[in-house]
Amino acid sequence: MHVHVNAATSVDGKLSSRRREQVMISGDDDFERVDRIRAASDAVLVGVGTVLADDPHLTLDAEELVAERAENGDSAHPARVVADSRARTPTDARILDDAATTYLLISEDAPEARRRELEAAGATLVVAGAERVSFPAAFEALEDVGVERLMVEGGGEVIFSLFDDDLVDELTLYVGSMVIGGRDAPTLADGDGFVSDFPRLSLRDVERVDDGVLLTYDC
Ligand SMILES: NC(=O)c1ccc[n+]([C@@H]2O[C@H](COP(=O)([O-])OP(=O)(O)OC[C@H]3O[C@@H](n4cnc5c(N)ncnc54)[C@H](O)[C@@H]3O)[C@@H](O)[C@H]2O)c1
Ligand SMILES: Nc1nc(=O)c(N)c(NC[C@H](O)[C@H](O)[C@H](O)COP(=O)(O)O)[nH]1
Repeated sequence: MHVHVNAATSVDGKLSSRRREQVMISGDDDFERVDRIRAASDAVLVGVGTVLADDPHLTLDAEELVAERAENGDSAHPARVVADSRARTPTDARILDDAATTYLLISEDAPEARRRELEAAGATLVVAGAERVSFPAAFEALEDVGVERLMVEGGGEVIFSLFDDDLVDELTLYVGSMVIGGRDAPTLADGDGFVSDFPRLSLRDVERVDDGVLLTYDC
């Protein structure tokens, strides 16, 4: 499986503010670029922290991209995937509407009642990991249902875990020309952080987009 992480940060590396509310870092051109990566993916993954903070829809905005997928025999939108160890996704979350298939990656510890509620709300559950979602196991299960190109849109906890598990193939990072600040604001890679064996990336491309910079890395 090819795993492509895409995110937008401020110049000081923050994904959003200390309030953890969505901050528009990208401009129109960058959001169009994000839409094109989604269109070229079989599935788009976020963590439940992002679902709770942003309530994203994770579908395609541009009708021509939907039409292109149809021409290729693909579903209108990529599948949506949420890493949600304890099945905390709200049943009225936008990712649970019927615009696309939605997989919830949960752990063995996820409460039975929540599992039933989320299945009734339309989610397909994938159990991987004892207390926390195991990405290596979950990604094998996703491959079994045909996910070969996975886009990851955050947030910082999930992105750190994926680097920690050595599962990231490609990173596109839009750095918007703004400062967010705050020691408690989420960054590109949170989690416990590395103290040695830091993942080293290979810079493939640098491009000016909107009023910021797009960095592309092979990982
Ligand atoms: N600027 C951007 O590109 C961008 C993108 C996405 C999110 N955000 C922002 O990031 C914040 C949310 O990020 P976050 O880091 O709080 O949450 P997150 O989206 O990374 O979700 C973290 C949660 O995922 C679950 N999870 C399950 N298995 C896991 C595993 N193996 N490793 C890590 N987490 C696992 C856990 O419940 C954990 O709390 C919000 O403020 C949102 O606005 C910004
Ligand atoms: N590329 C990018 N630039 C940003 O400035 C920003 N705030 C996000 N944030 C990612 C997060 O997951 C958003 O919630 C979804 O990008 C919204 O997705 P929808 O439009 O609801 O499909 N992503």
